[in-house]
Amino acid sequence: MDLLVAVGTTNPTKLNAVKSALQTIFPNQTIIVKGVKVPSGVSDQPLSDLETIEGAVNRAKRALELVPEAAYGIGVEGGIDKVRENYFGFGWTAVVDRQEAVGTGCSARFQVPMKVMKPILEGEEMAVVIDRVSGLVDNRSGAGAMGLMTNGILTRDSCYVHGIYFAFSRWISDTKYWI
Ligand SMILES: O=P(O)(O)OP(=O)(O)OP(=O)(O)OC[C@H]1O[C@@H](n2cnc3c(O)ncnc32)[C@H](O)[C@@H]1O
Repeated sequence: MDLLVAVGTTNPTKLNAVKSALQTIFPNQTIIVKGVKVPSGVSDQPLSDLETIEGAVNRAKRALELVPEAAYGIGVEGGIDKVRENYFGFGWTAVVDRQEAVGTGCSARFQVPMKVMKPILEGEEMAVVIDRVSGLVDNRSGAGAMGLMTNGILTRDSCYVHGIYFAFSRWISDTKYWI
C-alpha cells in the first residue's frame, strides 16, 4: 500500500530524513514523499523553540493543503535557542493529519560555538555562517552543522529522524496514552 506525505520543504536533507523515518515507522507501506515549497511564516533564522515550532506547524499545514492526496502534512524547521549562556541548534518537526490532529517532536541539539553564533545574532542565517567558516558550499543540504560539530559522527538528517519519530508518536503509540 502507498503512503503519500506532503513535506513543506525542497531541502534534500529534510526530505531524506522524512523518507527514512517513515520507512521505519511504516515498514509495510511504500512511502512517497512529496516536497513542496511553502513559506514558513517565521523568520529565516528562528531564534527560539517557540518560533521554530510555529514554523514547523505552518509548513506542515500548508504542505497538506497543497497536496490533496497526501495523508499527512509534515513541516521540519531548523532553529536555535539559548539555555543559560549557550546557544543550541535543533530541528522541530510537526505532523498534521486530515482530522487536524497535530504532533510535534524535536531532534537532538548541538551547542552552537560563539564564533558561529555572533554573526547569527547580528542577523545572518546559520547556513551562511557555516558555509563561510567551513569553506563548504550548501552544507545545509548535506551533513549540516550537526555533521561538522560531531566530526561526521552524526548528520543533520540522522538527527532530524528522531524528531520525526516523536512527532508521529500520537499515531504510532498505544492509544491508551492519548485517550
Ligand atoms: O529550504 P528550507 O526548508 O527552508 O531549509 P533550510 O536549510 O533553510 O532550513 P530551515 O529554514 O529550517 O533552518 C533555519 C536556518 O538554520 C540553518 N540551519 C539549520 N540547521 C543547520 C545545519 O545543520 N547546518 C547548516 N545550517 C543549518 C538553515 O540553513 C537556515 O539558515
